Parts: sequence; C-alpha cells; structure tokens
Amino acid sequence: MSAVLHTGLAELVTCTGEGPDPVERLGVLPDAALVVREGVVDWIGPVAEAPVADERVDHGGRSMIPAFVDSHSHLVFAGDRSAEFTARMAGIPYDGGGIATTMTATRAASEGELRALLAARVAELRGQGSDLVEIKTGYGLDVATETRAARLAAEVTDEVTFLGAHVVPPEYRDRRADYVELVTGPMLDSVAPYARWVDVFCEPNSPHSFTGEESREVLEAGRRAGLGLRVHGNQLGPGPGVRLAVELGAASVDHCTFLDDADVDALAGGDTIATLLPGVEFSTRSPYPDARRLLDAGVRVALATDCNPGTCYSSSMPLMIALAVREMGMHPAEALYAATATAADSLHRTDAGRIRVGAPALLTVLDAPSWEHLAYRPGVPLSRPVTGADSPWPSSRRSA
Ligand SMILES: N=CN[C@@H](CCC(=O)O)C(=O)O
Ligand SMILES: [Zn+2]
Repeated sequence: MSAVLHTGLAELVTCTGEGPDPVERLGVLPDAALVVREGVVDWIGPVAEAPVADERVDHGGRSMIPAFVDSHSHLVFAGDRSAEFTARMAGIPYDGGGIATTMTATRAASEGELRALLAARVAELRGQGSDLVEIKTGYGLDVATETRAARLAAEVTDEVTFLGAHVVPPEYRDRRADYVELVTGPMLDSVAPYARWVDVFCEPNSPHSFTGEESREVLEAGRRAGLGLRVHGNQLGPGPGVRLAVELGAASVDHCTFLDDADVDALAGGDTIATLLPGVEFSTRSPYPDARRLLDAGVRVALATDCNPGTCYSSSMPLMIALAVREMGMHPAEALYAATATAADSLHRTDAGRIRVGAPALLTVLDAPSWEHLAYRPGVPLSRPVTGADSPWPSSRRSA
C-alpha cells in the first residue's frame, strides 16, 4: 500500500478543534505533516516526527484545509438565463418565475447533454477545492425528467436531493393540489431510489412555490419514503419554512434571509442547521441574511453556493466565504468552519469537512501561508484540490 507524506505546510487546518472560540475550532496545526495511505488520512503530526513514506509532496509553505463541502446546489440543468440576470441588475426583481425557463430547456435536453453539463459543473466546483457536493433535482418537474436528473446526480454524488416541489410547473398552474399529489405519489416513488433527501421551496411570497401546508405534505411524504429532510425557507420574505423545518427535524433549512425572533429561537432550540447562501443575495441584489444574529443566538450555520442558473450561477465556495465575512458579519474562522465542518454536519456526514486520522483524505491546498487569506483575498483562485498523491501546484516538489 503506497503512502504519501505531505510536508511544507505552513498551516494544517483540521476543523477538529472545540470550544466557543472560532479560531480554536479550526484546530490549526503549524509545521504539521500528514500521511495519506490509499486515500485515507493515516497519520497527522509534527513534521519533525513524520514517518518514512513511499512518496513525499512538499507544498512549499502553503496551507492545507479540509475540502469544502457544498451542501446546496442545483447542477442538473440545461439552458441559459444570463438575460434574466442582466434584467435583474436593471431592476427586475427575482420571484422564481424563471425556473420554468430552465425546466423547458432541461426537459428538451438529451441525457448525454445533461450528463456532460453536470460533469463540467462538478469539475468546475471541485477544481476550486470543494469535494462532497449535494445536488438537487427540480428542473424536470415531471416524473421522467425528475427521475433522470436524480439518476444522473447519483452518478456523481451520494447526496442527491429530490426537489420535485421546486415550483408548480405551468401545466399544473390551475390545479396545484394535483401537482402536490404527483410529487408526493408517483414522482416520489420514481425518484426516491436515487435520492437521500427531499426538499421543498416553501415560499408563500412567490406564486410559483409552495405554502406551509403544501410543504408539510411534501416533507412528510418524503420522510415516509425514507428520505431525510431539507427546506428552502424564508428566502423572498417572512414565512413558515424555518419553523416547519425545525418542527419536522429537517437536517437543514436553507436561505434564512427573512427571519423573525421566533424563527431564530426555533433554530436555536432545535437540531436544524441554518445554511446560508450569500451568492444568492449577491446575484439577486437582495438583503443578506444576518449570520451574526444567528450565531450569537447559538444557531449552527453552514455556507453553500446554491449554484443554479437563476439566483447564483457560481460554484465558488471561497466567494461564499468572502461574502459571509464581508456582508453577513461572520468571523473568517466561522466562515471557513461553516463551509467545511458544519456543511458536512448538515448532510449528516462524519467522513467529510474535517481532516482526521481514519477519514477519507478530502484535502484542499491554499496558495497562501494561512487560512485567513481565503476571505482576505476575494476573487483570487487560491484553493485547489489534492487528489490522490498528486500535488495541485506545479511548483510543489515531489520525491520518492
Ligand atoms: N429558491 C429556489 N431555488 C433556487 C433558484 C432556482 C432558480 O431560479 O432557477 C434557489 O435556491 O435560489
Ligand atoms: Zn437552492
């Protein structure tokens, strides 16, 4: 079994620290080295005590962090909505109506086209240092296309989410109840074998999405089918999504932009993680969620991209970290932890988001001497994956 020793690390950020201090929680080890054997972290310790290995990679004074976990994305789609973005920047507000445009293009695309589009997006995301990614359906909105989306997503991740309840498709506009019946019946039956999670766009503020009662039906049906629960809630205005998610024990409620005190109290008293998606507010020119208020209330906060063609066509977790720090009041250490460890927790994954012995080696290298550079240098491509024994940096030195 070949072992690779990684050295030359100015800092190794493990995200295995404890306590209330956000920097301590990062568990930063200076002058550390680690050994990867067959894709698993085999040893972590001071470089001076590093064991002999088959190969050695010298990272030349860079830093290593856990690969980002992108716990919210919509990567299975065809078509282009750049004109919608441009119109929005000229003042047209977002209301979810554009989802039908993507639905039409996605239904019309061939399986081969969709697979290639998905593969390119996953490669783009992983090339920036993310590894584990959650991928939602939600641009098919009929049984065949939702099933195809879930099947394709399952080819690239274990974290597939059924989002048949994204919006009510145009052919059901005057008979919403029939669509909820389809989603909670034949569509769920067809998609569930490929999915781990069910999600709903609970947003009474848009005519396209779902009320609290409709959302409850969708989530309870998903749970009966053995799926875990996730919710899009309180994105466009106040609403019942957050409290419903907490009441039903959802793993995560995502967006959380418009919250009242009762929503914050519910999150603080429950097990549901609040996943914030600052790329959405950036790309829709909307007010940002108040991460500081949530963190100060004791709510666990994760960050994700929400990469999708409508509200945020970015796969960059470093951008989300920079926005969370600059616009949402998060400490840079809180933001990094939210984009790795807490995002993994929101997917109930103990094998990602932290670097520890015995865990898969999902590692990202920063071309910087410390983790602080992530938020400090926005827009600069600092992060790259470490895949297998390969060093991502041409200047890293490898030797046997
Ligand atoms: N809010 C619902 N769904 C996506 C947007 C989808 C779209 O506009 O295509 C989101 O998470 O923001
Ligand atoms: Zn989303």
